[in-house]
Amino acid sequence: MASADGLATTTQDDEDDERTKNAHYAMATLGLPKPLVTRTLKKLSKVYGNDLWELLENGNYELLADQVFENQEKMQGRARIVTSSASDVQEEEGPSSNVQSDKELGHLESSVQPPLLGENSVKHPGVPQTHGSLPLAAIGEAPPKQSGVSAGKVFRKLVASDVSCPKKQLGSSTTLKKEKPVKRQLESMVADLRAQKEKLVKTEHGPTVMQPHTQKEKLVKRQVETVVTELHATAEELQQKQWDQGNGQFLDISLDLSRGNEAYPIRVVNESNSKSLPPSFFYISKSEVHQDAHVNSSLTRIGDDHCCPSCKDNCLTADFPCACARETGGEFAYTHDGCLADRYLAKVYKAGTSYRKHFCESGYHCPEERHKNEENPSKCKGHPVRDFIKECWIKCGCSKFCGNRVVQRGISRHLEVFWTSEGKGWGIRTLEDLPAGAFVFEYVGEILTNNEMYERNLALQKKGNGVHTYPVLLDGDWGSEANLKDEEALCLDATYFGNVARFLNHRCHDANMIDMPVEIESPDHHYYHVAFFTNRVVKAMEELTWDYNIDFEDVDHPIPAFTCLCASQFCRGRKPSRELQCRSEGNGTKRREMLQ
Ligand SMILES: C[S@@+](CC[C@H](N)C(=O)[O-])C[C@H]1O[C@@H](n2cnc3c(N)ncnc32)[C@H](O)[C@@H]1O
Repeated sequence: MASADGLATTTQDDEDDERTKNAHYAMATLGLPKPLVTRTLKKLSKVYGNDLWELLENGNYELLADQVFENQEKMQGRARIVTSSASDVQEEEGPSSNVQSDKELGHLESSVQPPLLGENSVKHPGVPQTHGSLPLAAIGEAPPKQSGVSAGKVFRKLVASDVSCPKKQLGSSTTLKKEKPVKRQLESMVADLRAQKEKLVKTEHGPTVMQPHTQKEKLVKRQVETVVTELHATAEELQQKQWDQGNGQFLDISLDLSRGNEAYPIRVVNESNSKSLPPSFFYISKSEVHQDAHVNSSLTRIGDDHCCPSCKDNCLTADFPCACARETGGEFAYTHDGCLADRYLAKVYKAGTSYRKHFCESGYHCPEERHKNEENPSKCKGHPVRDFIKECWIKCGCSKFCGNRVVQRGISRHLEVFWTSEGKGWGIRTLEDLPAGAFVFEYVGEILTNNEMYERNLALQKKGNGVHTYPVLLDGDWGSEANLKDEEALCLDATYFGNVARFLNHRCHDANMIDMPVEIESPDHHYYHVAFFTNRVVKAMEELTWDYNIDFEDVDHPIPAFTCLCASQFCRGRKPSRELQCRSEGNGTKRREMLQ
């Protein structure tokens, strides 16, 4: 059968026709024009006659590629014979060349590496570990990079093995079996690539596969580019497919801790220890009730005095402050550029760690004390009296972009979770300069009753596996009600379900973040949002920190405080007292309990 390109004179049967197609395919992957390939094949067939196919196929079409390149150069009037090496190619093309290096291939490997579930979760000394048994869990560790493999080596290997049958060996998306699970498809692609690289290293020390010269290096370069482009496209396609199937587990968490839950991806980086991975947890962007907590946000509870139905667009630009500003003394808490107003910053800063405290009448009435010892509760240790911000909400007439809706719009800053060099475990840093008063994130977690939290802590302590919780008390308004029922005395725990805020580290006194209680849909203040704002300008790459207000000398607390590594000149907890280190029982109260 004659081929469509007129090579019928040199190919007499179906086998030759198939061979012609293969040759065209191999050259097409190098971006070589079909007419030129046809012409070159004709010329070669005149020279080599019946031996042509054997020569071409045994040499992975190198001969053909050489000739086509040569013809191409001749046609362009700049034929030349060069005998440079792979590195020369890069030199020749300059540093901006888009030659795919081994490093890039390494990156590709890690970017398509599927997350390993469970087994790779690593424990960090001195950091609460709560997640070993969680199902969603662990974040995949990037595979170890193969050292000592230069770009040139990769090129040579690929030419040696791939040109002859590119589609098959490149793991192209079109050749991947549809019924194979997505994760396995990617795994086998990565395995293919690794095998190719390993073979390359061996080849490098064996007989020379090809003579290095510029045309070949160009050929290899294009080949590598094709591989990388195909793999990228396939990885994206597969990730999208997996996502569409509703299984977010597959997303590479190191590229986005939030798994698409936030407006911007939150990268996880570890510059000092490649083996450490963030602890596993379910990423949620809104707090959820665990079980017993009573969060009343029913529409009927929101009276007219708690919303602004007649407002339009932006309440901050209205002639008079609406009902939603009443809670903040008739003035909105936010500025026109979405930051916390100076007066709040000043107030919170001045209060520092010493808020005016409300003391429950007796131990029994203190939600924190009564479940510790129902028979004989200890005296209330006091709860801070906090000012609340009230945002516009569902029953307000303003738009979603009203200036009095800041926290409810979620994270709008570029953030990164990173491994701290001081030994504090993972921390959060901003990737952009932040002005003073900028809203960064809220503390999101499970909403638990204090009793549930106590039971959870107790159960974990009994297990004795060093697992700790991440609770924050919602006691900012405990002073206004004499007898809080258990289901109304709440806290947030980000141990199993949480957002990026669970990586916020402590800094004594001069931390750059402050927390504000924000009321969005629950006017009774049993539940509220704990929103974090910067208290000064924070430069890009600075770690975000919060003064947990830990009493490092609290000898009554059941769990000793960590040795503080905040490096602040005002550090209160550099050395925990011996008593604290040795004690294993007792009780105590802190405004915020980031338990250690
Ligand atoms: C809410 S977590 C913060 C995220 C944590 N670094 C991690 O890797 O998951 C609180 C824990 O971080 C560690 N930590 C936070 N601030 C610290 C500090 N200033 N010095 C030492 N450890 C700190 C303590 O282990 C503490 O129990």
